Amino acid sequence: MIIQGTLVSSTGTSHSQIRIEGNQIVEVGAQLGEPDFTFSDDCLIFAGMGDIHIHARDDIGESQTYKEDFCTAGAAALNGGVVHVADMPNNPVPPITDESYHAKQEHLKQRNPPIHFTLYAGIGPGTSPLTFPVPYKAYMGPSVGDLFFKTLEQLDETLSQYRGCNVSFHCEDPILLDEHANAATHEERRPAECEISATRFALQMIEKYDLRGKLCHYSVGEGLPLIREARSRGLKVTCEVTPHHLYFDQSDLTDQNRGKMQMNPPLRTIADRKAMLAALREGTLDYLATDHAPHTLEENEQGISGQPHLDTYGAFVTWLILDQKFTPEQAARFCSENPGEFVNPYIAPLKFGKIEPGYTASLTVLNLKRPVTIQREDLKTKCGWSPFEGITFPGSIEAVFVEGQKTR
Ligand SMILES: O=C1C[C@@H](C(=O)O)NC(=O)N1
Repeated sequence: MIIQGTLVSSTGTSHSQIRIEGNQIVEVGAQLGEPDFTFSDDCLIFAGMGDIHIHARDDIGESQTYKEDFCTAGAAALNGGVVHVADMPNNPVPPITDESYHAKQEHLKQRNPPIHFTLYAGIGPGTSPLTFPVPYKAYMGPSVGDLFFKTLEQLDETLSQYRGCNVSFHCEDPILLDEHANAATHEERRPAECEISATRFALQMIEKYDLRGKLCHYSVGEGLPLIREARSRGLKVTCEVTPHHLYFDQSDLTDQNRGKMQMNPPLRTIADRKAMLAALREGTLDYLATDHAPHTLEENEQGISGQPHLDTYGAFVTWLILDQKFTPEQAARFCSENPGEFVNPYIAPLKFGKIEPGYTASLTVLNLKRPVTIQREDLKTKCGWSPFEGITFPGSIEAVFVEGQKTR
């Protein structure tokens, strides 16, 4: 199969052709032959985009599959132009041992979703590493689910087992969260200082135990200098940012939308939101990762935290490019290349992130001239709603190729 159009990588854009054999890219060049698919100049072809922070709500207990499951999350991902995802471990039956991880993996295989899922293993009080390489997730304080630490000392003790591992951190300090527990609003109960304090601690842990660290859903401007400073000292630390922390802030909150707009960490100030956009542009933030966290609307109204975002991933990227003036090359870095680099050590023979020979033939094609208004009936997530309903993004998904097959 030969595909022709404007190819985007983090280093540049070129009008070229891609030759695909089976599920692999075998050649990229100016004139390889008669194309099977040609995309117009309105379109940009990216290596398949990856969302490395999602909650598919599926485990062997199946007690939360009324919200989502591996297949509906996979369908929502494809709808949003996402060709691979990494699923978080805060399930009712959390994957924290070889046995429970294998059980979740087997359950995933039975479901057979339309795209590749990488599974995180959870770190909880007293757990120890699995006997095979996986990415890990540590919830520093309570969020959604039971997988969290009551004190940071307890986390330190547990992490001493995980020397050299790949650990992602949910940065909210449990003691400070406790101190604010009686404040009036969700944002005041989980203020910026919780995230900043937790960032300091996570960076200490990354240094102390030589971790490959990742800070999840980063949301506070004041924490960014800490991350830059740690990197300048050679610490291995990368950072995610969500669509909601880039698009919404506390000025968007009303009495009517508080349920839909509740997540952990919460929406921050306008200044924080602008700092996140700037940091994503200059590269302190490494991944656009949605924290796709489906709950029913009723559950959100009752005070549970999380927003669904997979269906709207690609359309949101066109907002970054066209309205926020990100370059397509920057988008290739944080939507395709860095997410690919994060999962590639765990998913051989698949290899995501670049349009180069030897990589998996998954592609996300965005149309920058065809706007889309987000409507409930177009969503594939089982929870059935989006915080972007009614919002028009300036571009949309033109096509998605998954492992050598055109899927839409
Ligand atoms: O950390 C998290 C977890 C997530 C969920 O619903 O699982 N929802 C959130 O808002 N933040």
